Amino acid sequence: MPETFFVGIDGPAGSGKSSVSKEAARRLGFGYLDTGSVYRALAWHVLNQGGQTTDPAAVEAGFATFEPRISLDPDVRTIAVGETDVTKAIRTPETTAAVAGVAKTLSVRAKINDLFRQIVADADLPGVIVEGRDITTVVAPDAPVRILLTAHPEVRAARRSKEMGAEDVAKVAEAMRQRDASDSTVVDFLNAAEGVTAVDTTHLNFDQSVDAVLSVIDERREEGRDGR
Ligand SMILES: Nc1ncnc2c1ncn2[C@@H]1O[C@H](COP(=O)(O)OP(=O)(O)O)[C@@H](O)[C@H]1O
Ligand SMILES: Nc1ccn([C@@H]2O[C@H](COP(=O)(O)OP(=O)(O)O)[C@@H](O)[C@H]2O)c(=O)n1
Repeated sequence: MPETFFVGIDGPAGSGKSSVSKEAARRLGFGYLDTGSVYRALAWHVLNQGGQTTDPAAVEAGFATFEPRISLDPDVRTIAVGETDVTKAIRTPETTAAVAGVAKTLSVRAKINDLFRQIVADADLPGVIVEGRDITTVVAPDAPVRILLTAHPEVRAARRSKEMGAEDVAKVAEAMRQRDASDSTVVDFLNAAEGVTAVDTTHLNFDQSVDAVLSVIDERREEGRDGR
């Protein structure tokens, strides 16, 4: 089986990571791995076992029995833990609030990252777009395509508010700022590491953002074919 072409996409909340990655994967016939949903599923699992994600021992214990099953099809966004479909449960405010605890448990991050690498290696697909906070730096620093999607914080908050149907943009912006601040204590997803291509979507609409990502991927695939 030829090696799966790995596209890593990083960036802060609301930069367009999941929607842009999904559409780019669709157009390329690639798989799409939303790593955030796996973090969320583990948070759900820890809570379901009666633990608190602020307790690293509970997160470790949760990971020991964690059996996520995630679809790589960009049009089928389901995730299960064991036999339980948690697609909806991972988006509740309770689970969302608990994810930070999982994200900060470094011993478990390393194991989750191995899991992501394994999922891509086992995928019977020409390529997979893997999206999440530290993909281009920690999970796949050698991936043939690494992209940092960014956008101005106000633009990110406005997009997220629109998506949620929330009227109070300031409140959404504050929640986002807090999550960015919490996440950035663990990973730097605001600055492009060496070899990572930054795509700023502040002044791009959705289609233009997808096109920008696809042209970076095309360029790297050409370089790969030419052996550059
Ligand atoms: N370039 C863009 N212009 C306008 N809206 C966008 C753009 N990129 C993404 N969006 C919209 O912004 C919202 C947040 O995007 P999302 O992909 O969920 O971000 P992330 O995964 O980085 O948190 C979605 O509703 C998405 O459709
Ligand atoms: N690769 C990843 C993906 C998510 N996460 C954590 O999981 C949380 C939820 O991820 P998500 O992708 O669903 O977040 P949003 O799309 O809501 O921004 C993030 O806020 C991070 O704390 C992470 O630490 N590393």
